[in-house]
Amino acid sequence: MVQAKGLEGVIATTSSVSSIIDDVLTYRGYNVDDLTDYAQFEEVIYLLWFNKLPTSQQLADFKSELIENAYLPNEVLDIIKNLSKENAHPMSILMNGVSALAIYDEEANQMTESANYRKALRLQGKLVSIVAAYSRISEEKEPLRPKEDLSFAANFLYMMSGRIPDEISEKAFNKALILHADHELNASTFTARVCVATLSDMYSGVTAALGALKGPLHGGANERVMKMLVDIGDITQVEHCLHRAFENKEKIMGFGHRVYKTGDPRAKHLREMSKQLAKVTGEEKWYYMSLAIEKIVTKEKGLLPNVDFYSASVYHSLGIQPDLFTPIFAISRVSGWIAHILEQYENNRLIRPRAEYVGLKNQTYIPVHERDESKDVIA
Ligand SMILES: CC(=O)SCCNC(=O)CCNC(=O)[C@H](O)C(C)(C)COP(=O)(O)OP(=O)(O)OC[C@H]1O[C@@H](n2cnc3c(N)ncnc32)[C@H](O)[C@@H]1OP(=O)(O)O
Ligand SMILES: O=C([O-])CC(=O)C(=O)O
Repeated sequence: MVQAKGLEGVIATTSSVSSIIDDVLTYRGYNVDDLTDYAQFEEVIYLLWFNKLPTSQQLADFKSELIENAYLPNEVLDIIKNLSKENAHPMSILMNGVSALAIYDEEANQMTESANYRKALRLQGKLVSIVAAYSRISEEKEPLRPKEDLSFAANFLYMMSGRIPDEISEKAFNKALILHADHELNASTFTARVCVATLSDMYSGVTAALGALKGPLHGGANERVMKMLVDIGDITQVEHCLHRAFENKEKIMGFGHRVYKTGDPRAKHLREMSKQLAKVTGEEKWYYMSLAIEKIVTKEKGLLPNVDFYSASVYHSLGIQPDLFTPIFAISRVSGWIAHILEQYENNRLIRPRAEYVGLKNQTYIPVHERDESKDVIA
């Protein structure tokens, strides 16, 4: 049996959703650099789900469908309100919210192509409403409904803050959403595929994926990058704090990647956005601290920033609180999870690898009343 720790280098499936070849990321064959520079996030969702870019009419219809599907059942809003009082992390609230959505969806367990498409729209529309509702409730404000004339990016910023965003913020957030939409067989996408390969439903696949995304080695890193910046506090402290972290063999959040060897192509877009937004807000400290951190970590550890590193200062400049950084990753990545879930259903086989057993062998069972408590029976 071949064993690869962390499944490094293992090809677990074929896929035509996205690719990373020679450190170039494409969605359905389109370079992510072009999509980021020119597309709207809604076009990218459409591309991921239908394997083609929409016409103007298809895009207009698709945008309307997403907004129509964004409302939350009152029961789910009540769950968000109650859990917010418990000081739960918003990723946990999002997981609860998505599981609850399944309970109030009559089609949750229907597996036809048309039912799956309707569920895809509901999930894409409602995840954003759950995250925005949490944000409002945590500030003791009423949740807001999306506006029909706003883009997906503008609607989230509006539903969070109650203000229609300016053009620069909307554009930056749109780019961030595109950059996070899909990424081949990353841990959360693989989790979604493993889940639905049992022929479980789309809500279960997305809930499972959210659990994987939450971890700090994956999507949870962006929140920790902001914590690191705040803990360091000032550019004069960067060198000292990093050397202390290196000595303690701590991982520097937002650096390193399993697949990219010459750097994550998404990081340059986020670095540039971080710079531009810092100029607009006048709060340039986090951008310059991030640059200083990148310089030292790259020079001394040979590690390059990944998508999570500059997302932190970008989201901060957009007025987003740090505990929402990973949920925001999810409102974009759900588009990729859905594309992969649909692809898995199309050509399904149960995903069930093997483990190489390294535990004890030939143990003799001793009935509980005969075990001597003074002996270490676990050995
Ligand atoms: C959207 C995303 O999921 S992007 C990734 C987000 N996660 C992070 O930013 C967390 C920090 N980064 C990491 O933990 C890793 O680089 C990962 C999880 C992204 C990739 O992990 P792997 O491919 O398994 O690499 P692994 O963790 O084995 O690291 C290899 C070596 O580089 C070191 N290394 C890797 N990343 C870092 C880091 N960020 N800081 C310090 N050292 C690091 C490891 O300590 C290890 O060193 P060793 O061989 O001396 O033990
Ligand atoms: O691909 C990975 O391992 C992690 C990543 O960058 C992502 O999910 O965007």
